[in-house]
Amino acid sequence: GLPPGWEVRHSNSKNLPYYFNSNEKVSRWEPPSGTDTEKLKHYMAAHHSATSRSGAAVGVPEGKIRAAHLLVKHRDSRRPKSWRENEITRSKEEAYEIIRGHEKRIKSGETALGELALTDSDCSSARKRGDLGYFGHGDMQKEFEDAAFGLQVGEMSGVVETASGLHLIERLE
Ligand SMILES: N=C(N)NCCC[C@H](NC(=O)[C@@H]1CCC/C1=C\[C@H](COP(=O)(O)O)NC(=O)[C@@H](N)Cc1ccccc1)C(N)=O
Repeated sequence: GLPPGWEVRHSNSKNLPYYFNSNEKVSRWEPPSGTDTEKLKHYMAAHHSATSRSGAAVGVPEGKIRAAHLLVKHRDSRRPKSWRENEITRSKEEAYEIIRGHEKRIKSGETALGELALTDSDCSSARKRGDLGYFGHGDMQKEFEDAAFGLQVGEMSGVVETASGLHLIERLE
């Protein structure tokens, strides 16, 4: 158990338990000293199922996946601009040639999607190697969602077209 005044709470944003002392108004990630970790383990097992129903390790929010993408926009994109280019004028055909080139380089093992995203993705997630974080059904455009949820972890999609442009998607979790 925990020392008097302490309780375990759950952080939804991090999907992790934390320790809160209501008297001293203190919260912390580590168990307070004097915690009987043996008993605590049983408590955690009972209250914070270490695996969600999907059997994934704790940390993957229920029903969500995490993916990275590389986006090549074109002049008919719904927002034909990006951090890379103030006005994107390439045609959809040109964008297709570009993204097919990226796909070949990734499939050959010459580079990784995240590396290419850093320099070449027209999405603001480029700075995070294309990592979009966790998302669930209804968050992304339908074509993107269908492709991403259809991937195994570690797998990369073919070229996926949405109103934003042309994407390569890699499922991370
Ligand atoms: N995690 C979420 N729920 N964020 C909201 C996503 C909205 C969603 N977006 C899309 O479906 C496409 C596919 C992936 C990126 C994306 C589009 C655009 C680029 O296209 P554009 O909108 O200029 O046409 N990038 C974004 O949205 C970025 N905020 C994604 C992002 C960036 C940094 C960190 C995390 C996520 C939609 N329903 O429109």
